[in-house]
Amino acid sequence: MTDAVRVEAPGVKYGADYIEADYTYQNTSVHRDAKGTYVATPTHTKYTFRTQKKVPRLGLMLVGLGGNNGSTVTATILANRSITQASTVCLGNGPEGEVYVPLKSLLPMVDPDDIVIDGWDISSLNLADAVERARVLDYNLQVQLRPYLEGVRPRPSVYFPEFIAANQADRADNVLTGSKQELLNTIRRDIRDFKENSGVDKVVVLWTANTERFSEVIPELNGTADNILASIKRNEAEVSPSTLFAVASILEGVTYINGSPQNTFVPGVIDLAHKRRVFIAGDDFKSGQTKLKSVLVDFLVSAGIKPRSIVSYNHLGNNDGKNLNAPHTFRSKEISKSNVVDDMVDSNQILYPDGRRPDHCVVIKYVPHVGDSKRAMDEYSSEIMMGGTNTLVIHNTCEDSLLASPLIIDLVILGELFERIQYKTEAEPTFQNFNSILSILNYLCKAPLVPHGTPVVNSLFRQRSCIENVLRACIGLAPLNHMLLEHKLARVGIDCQETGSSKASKMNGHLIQSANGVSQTNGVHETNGHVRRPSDEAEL
Ligand SMILES: NC(=O)c1ccc[n+]([C@@H]2O[C@H](COP(=O)([O-])OP(=O)(O)OC[C@H]3O[C@@H](n4cnc5c(N)ncnc54)[C@H](O)[C@@H]3O)[C@@H](O)[C@H]2O)c1
Ligand SMILES: O=P([O-])([O-])O[C@@H]1[C@@H](O)[C@H](O)[C@@H](O)[C@H](O)[C@@H]1O
Repeated sequence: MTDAVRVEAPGVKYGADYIEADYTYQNTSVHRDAKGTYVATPTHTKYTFRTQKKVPRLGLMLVGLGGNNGSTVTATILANRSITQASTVCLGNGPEGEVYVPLKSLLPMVDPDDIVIDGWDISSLNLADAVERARVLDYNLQVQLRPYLEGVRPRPSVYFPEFIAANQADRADNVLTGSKQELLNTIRRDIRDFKENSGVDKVVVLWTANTERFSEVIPELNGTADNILASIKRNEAEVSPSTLFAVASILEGVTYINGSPQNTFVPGVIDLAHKRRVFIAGDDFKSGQTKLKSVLVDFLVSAGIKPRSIVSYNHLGNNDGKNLNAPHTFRSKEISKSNVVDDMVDSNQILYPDGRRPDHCVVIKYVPHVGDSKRAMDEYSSEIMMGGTNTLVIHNTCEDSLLASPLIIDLVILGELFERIQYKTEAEPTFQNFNSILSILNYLCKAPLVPHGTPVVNSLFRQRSCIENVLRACIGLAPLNHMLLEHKLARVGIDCQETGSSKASKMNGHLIQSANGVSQTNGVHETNGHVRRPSDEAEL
């Protein structure tokens, strides 16, 4: 098969097994001198990135397989509107202007069509019935998919009722019994069993089960890898089902992604992931209201407009909404939905000199009638020039699971890709993996998990550029800077070509004006950058 993208550069090698790329990371180091002046120094670090080319056959184990997300992503794995499948990136400039290519063509990635799905659920419903219960997909599609889905049954799962809402008890008919150590061993066996019997090369585990309440963080209980493993052995009540799944995955060397807001990754789990060099990522899919918030607040604050209050209300009628009806599970969601504006607000001390953040209120209500159709209403009230007020009111309606399912696909495909990428700086003799906390996936998460001491970035565009630019670095391409300097400078003669009889000039694919201010090609005239058709001439 021909590569969709191939970089021709001395520092980039396409070998039989690896793509290797030399890359200079340019950054700016800032300190404040004795007089209080910020002194900025450009820094340059030379890296080599190495990406394994062989794309594995990938298995995905979903915790919460029979839920609305689990059943929807299983049913729609072919139809995909996700950043890896449906978005493009600007590769560079060609003779006709900017060249956009699918994001998935930059490096070899798993094709979602080839992902084999398995998983666990406390509800025993087969996937055809689960899709019907979810009422997300069109009825005719449900009927067509039934023969493929009715044979898929979730594996029995871990159920500790105190971690989710009491109203979930009536669906818990597929549960494992035993001590926490026995449950951990069962999950580990399930992962191995799936790998052996499905023929996949690699497995990723992703939690899309109910939102749990937060676990208490107590150093002796879950503060270190040894403590969490010992707590499981002692059958401590405060070890949650999701923590058991994360520990099992890490012990099996399998990437674990948390799509819900709870603190599955207590310090001991993070420590274990670091020690075993296994990837973890989370928390909570950034699907609807919060995604828009991480665009809007970025826009407002960076435009010098000061949001004073953000009031976010949403209602939904699916099982997720039912589970969030309990105060302790709602609290987990409230926390992950609330912190999303903090970094953007903190970045502007002109607007927020005293560090007082906007009033931020998050409400979620369960309204069974609307099913999976999540309704979100937001009011952003901001202070503008001369003390004026700008109020934005947004109403956003969408099927919850059709927002989350593409995020699941992206999390899994990018998570797997980063297992195949290694890097080293010129000072290091050997290649190493990325940090166990795979913060590059933060674009897809409401409450980004980052390594200790790392700044948290919530702004959606910055998060997306991070993914794009890291993928570009892996093939030795400079980051996209959006400067378009070549179109902004005065010395246009450089690189210009005459286009024959029309005497129009081109610079990097864009027409520029000839001496009389008018350029022409293919019967289309351009004046001062605006296109005019010949038919417009009569009006002039
Ligand atoms: N849909 C979205 O846009 C979105 C966005 C962010 C986060 N989320 C989170 O994704 C999760 C799933 O959402 P959903 O709409 O599919 O919910 P859902 O309630 O339809 O599905 C969750 C499934 O998990 C199962 N379950 C509960 N505890 C389990 C356990 N211990 N082990 C295995 N299975 C278990 C339930 O039986 C259910 O089938 C929720 O936590 C939700 O908060 C969803
Ligand atoms: O992504 P988003 O729309 O901000 O957040 C959503 C919540 O508002 C919703 O109530 C919940 O059920 C979803 O799981 C999701 O977390």
